[in-house]
Amino acid sequence: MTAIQTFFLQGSVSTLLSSQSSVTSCRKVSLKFTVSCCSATSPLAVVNGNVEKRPSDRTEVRIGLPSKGRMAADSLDLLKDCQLSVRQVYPRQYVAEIPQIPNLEVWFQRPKDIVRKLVAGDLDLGIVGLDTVCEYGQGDGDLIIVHDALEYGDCRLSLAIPKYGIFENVNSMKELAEMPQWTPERPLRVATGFTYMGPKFMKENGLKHVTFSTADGALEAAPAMGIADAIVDLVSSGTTLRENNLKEIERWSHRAKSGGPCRWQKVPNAAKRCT
Ligand SMILES: Nc1ncnc2c1ncn2[C@@H]1O[C@H](COP(=O)(O)OP(=O)(O)OP(=O)(O)O)[C@@H](O)[C@H]1O
Ligand SMILES: O=P(O)(O)OC[C@H]1O[C@H](OP(=O)(O)OP(=O)(O)O)[C@H](O)[C@@H]1O
Repeated sequence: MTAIQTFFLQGSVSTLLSSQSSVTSCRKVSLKFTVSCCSATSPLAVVNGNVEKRPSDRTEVRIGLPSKGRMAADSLDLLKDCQLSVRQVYPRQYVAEIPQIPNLEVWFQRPKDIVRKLVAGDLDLGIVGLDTVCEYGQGDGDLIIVHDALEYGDCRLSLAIPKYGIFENVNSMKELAEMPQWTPERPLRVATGFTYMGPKFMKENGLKHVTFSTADGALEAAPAMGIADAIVDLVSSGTTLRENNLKEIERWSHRAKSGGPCRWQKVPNAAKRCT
């Protein structure tokens, strides 16, 4: 039996589920609930950071919801709009149920762990941002986007550089790549939390001499601190870039199709719409 691996996600947002059974309509989302099959692969063994998929005899279907962060409340609201109330006995309890769907377990997890657990087979469905799917799913063919537009959590991934100094007249990735400053001895230094997608995008765009550093947050500080020349990070309103004297020179946004894998593609003319 094919694994279900699904989830909800964002971009303009997220979603899930597959196969048969009852269908509930809400907002613009149609959710199909399946209790008929679950992942053929499962429990997780982590070896040197890699996930090993092993068969499981689990019979319940598990859905992962964000335990905290931007998508947590909206995800619960979405389900509520679909008359699906998540029943959690204690606020810090990580397992819950949706009484209307027997045999479904709700597990609250950090978004990146939802994707890891989908890949490992420890979850069957989930709701996360598309950026999280791409970054932590890393092209895993078993991850299927069931619904790609739940209409919350909208954001894009951007390459940003300082507005000042040697970057003052640089307004595109091409111009950045052509700067004579970057050499094997003095590469372009990019700070990003997207250690999979960041290097992938830079390589795809012909940037040759690049090194990457990472941090858990507040990446927009890196250029002014002298730690990096550029950043690759999520942008929503653009306020954080603006307030840290940075400009977007490249944007990527998701192009997901329900039933397919996640894809990100360049948004043309980013500089014209810079903050
Ligand atoms: N301005 C934004 N910055 C970051 N994420 C955003 C933004 N707007 C929407 N999102 C979406 O919200 C998702 C959840 O982000 P959030 O920072 O709440 O949780 P997280 O992934 O656990 O992050 P962290 O590990 O940094 O705490 C992101 O993956 C992204 O899809
Ligand atoms: O375009 P904006 O609306 O300003 O949003 C973008 C900022 O929001 C996120 O950071 P977050 O608030 O999660 O803080 P962090 O950097 O500490 O993770 C993201 O990493 C950007 O820094």
